[in-house]
Amino acid sequence: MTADPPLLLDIDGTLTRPDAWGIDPRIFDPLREWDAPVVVATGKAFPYPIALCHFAAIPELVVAENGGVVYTGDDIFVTADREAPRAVAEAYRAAGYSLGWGEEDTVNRWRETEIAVNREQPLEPLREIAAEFGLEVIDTGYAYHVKDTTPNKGDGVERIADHIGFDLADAVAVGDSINDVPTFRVAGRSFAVANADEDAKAAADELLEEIHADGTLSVLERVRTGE
Ligand SMILES: O=C(O)COP(=O)(O)O
Ligand SMILES: [Mg+2]
Repeated sequence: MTADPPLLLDIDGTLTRPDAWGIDPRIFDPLREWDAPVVVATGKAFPYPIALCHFAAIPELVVAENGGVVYTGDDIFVTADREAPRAVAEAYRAAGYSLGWGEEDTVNRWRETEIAVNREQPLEPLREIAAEFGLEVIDTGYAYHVKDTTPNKGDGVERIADHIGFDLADAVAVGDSINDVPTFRVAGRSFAVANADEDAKAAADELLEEIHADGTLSVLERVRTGE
């Protein structure tokens, strides 16, 4: 029997229900009982993973905004500038488009570095405008993210591992999309759920047969018993 490995977990597509939106409640107990650090690394704004950790009753070790915001449990790092993505959002709106989240836009309200755009909005003009500002657009399958090219989830988990003092070579990552590729690169062992996009599938060490949280739960079973 080996010790539990540190976990690097994505949210959307990875901790979610196979048949609907939202977190699969079966993940809460195994995560709370996990005997090693659990890092939540997401493209969502900072309050979302913090709330997830809070209500799961696990320490807040968080990479948010695809690496734009990192919380080691002691210090918060904001690793990219918010001005350029905001300027892209303004220019996109000025060109007659919308971010697609409604008037109050809780998706972007607390974002500190990137801007997220609803995938029902046109991608090409967004890419063009982002490029004019030197930014990239990544498609996670859940949103388009307008971001600085530098930060990524992998750098964020490295910062947390350094601070906590665990070895990423021992860590196990699970994810579903292109924004998880940098996490897969730094993790000792990486798994793509069966619903993963082509980038995540290509980057992962192993491809799971199960989708969403079913995949993650199967990984927890496997790595917990040291298989
Ligand atoms: O915010 C998104 O688009 C996807 O979020 P995730 O990184 O937790 O899957
Ligand atoms: Mg995801």
